[in-house]
Order: sequence, then structure tokens, then C-alpha cells
Amino acid sequence: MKYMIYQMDVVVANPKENQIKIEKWVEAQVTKSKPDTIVLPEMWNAGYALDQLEELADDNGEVTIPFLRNLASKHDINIIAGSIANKKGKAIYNTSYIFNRSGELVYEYDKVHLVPMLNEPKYLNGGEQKAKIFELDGVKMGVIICYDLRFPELMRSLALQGAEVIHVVAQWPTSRKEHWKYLQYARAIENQCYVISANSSGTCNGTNFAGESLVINPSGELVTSGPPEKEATVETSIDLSIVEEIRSNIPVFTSRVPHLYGE
Ligand SMILES: O=C(O)CCC(=O)C(=O)O
Repeated sequence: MKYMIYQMDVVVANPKENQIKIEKWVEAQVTKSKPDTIVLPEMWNAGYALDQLEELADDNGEVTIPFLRNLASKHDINIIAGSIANKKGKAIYNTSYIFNRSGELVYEYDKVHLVPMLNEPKYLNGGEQKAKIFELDGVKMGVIICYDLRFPELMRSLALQGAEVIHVVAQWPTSRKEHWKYLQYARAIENQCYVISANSSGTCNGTNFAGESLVINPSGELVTSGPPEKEATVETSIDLSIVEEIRSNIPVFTSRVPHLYGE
């Protein structure tokens, strides 16, 4: 499966401009490289303008869903659509949408873990649904959002449901870039799956975002990386046949003793 990741410099507090940016990027890059799947970063509609989300957030995807549906079917691509600030009733969530190449919305996930360091709980609601896997081109996959990466239980639950590829969409700051990298390596090794991330670049309220979107294979080896702190397109192909091979060589899933973990 061929991937293209948009390590995007999100324009803060300007959903329309970000939508145009994504459209132009897809027109320019997708037509050239013809990937199967593209990945966008976290909160690409509004950026981290948390105190303006009441005005900036989408309303149950009413703007974003038709935009992405059309992009997917027009270009024949699967879209791991990062995430957006999204109103559901009175509450605002950080929502990820996944579209297949026919333009069908196959999965929707609200970020479960909110970041105290950014005061997210003041502005956002945490998702209340269990994370599930979805399928694109017959491959079992999952998605988590940024701070979710610090909670190994979440990715483990996706791996136990059969995910072979897990995406991390993020706006992770440079100040904690080592955590960003090492946590992804750990999650790939312990779950023996591909970890594919899209981080943003650029700046918001004095915070620089790290870039360095990563593709790590199920053995914990780096396949490719985006550059630090600048907008970029990251391209790669992943070989799914190695997932089963690695899982049978080191059979951690059959060695688990769940009743001793309080599960
Ligand atoms: O956990 C971290 O250090 C960064 C998390 C974050 O920035 C986010 O979830 O948006």
C-alpha cells in the first residue's frame, strides 16, 4: 500500500484556508504520485486556536464530510483525515474521519485523552466511544490522536482487534519531540504493527510543532521520516506481508496472560 502523508503547516484559526491548502496539496501531489492512502494531521481545520473553537469548529462534520468525501472519490484515495474541531450538540470534540476511495465515511473517532498541559479539558470534550478498527483496501487499521499515544492500552486494544497499521495524527510540540519518537517506536514494537504518523509543522501561540512524521515497521525499524519543523510531503510504501511473519517469530500475542493484567 502506497502512502502519502501531509506534514502540514496548519493556518491557525482559518478553516477555509486550510481546506484550500489540502485541496491544492492533493491536486499537486496525488495526481503526481498516485498513493492509495493519504494522512493529514490533527486539528487541521482550526489549528490550536482553542479559545475560538466556538466559532471555528465544524458542526457534526457538515463542512468537512462533503469536502473529504468528494476528495476521496474524485482522486480514488483512502483518507485518514487527521482530525478537526467538531461540535456535536453543545460540546466540541476533536474528531477524526476516515474515508475509503469510494468516498464512504468508514469510521469516526473522537480523541479520548485530553491534554492538561494545553488546557484542552476547558475547551474540548473527550470521546466516550471505544476505539475500533476499520478496513481500507481489505487491511485492518486504527487511528489515535496525539496525546492518545501516551496511553499504551488504547493502541493495544486496536492491535487486539487485529489492526496491522495504526495511524497517529498529531500536532506534537518540538519541546517533547523525543517522547513523540520513542513512544511511536515502542508502540510499533510492542504491538508488532506499522505505526504511521502525520504531525504538523509551524507555530501556534509560541509553540513550535515538531514535524518528523514517522513510518515505523512492525519490527520497530524506521521506514521513513518527515523533516523536523517544516512543511513536507512524506511518501512511502508498506509491505503488509511482514506483519504476520514478525508476529509468528516473536509471538507476544499468544504469550499474553491477560487475567494477570486485571483485564
Ligand atoms: O503529549 C504531548 O506531549 C503532546 C500532546 C499534544 O500536543 C496533543 O495531544 O495535542
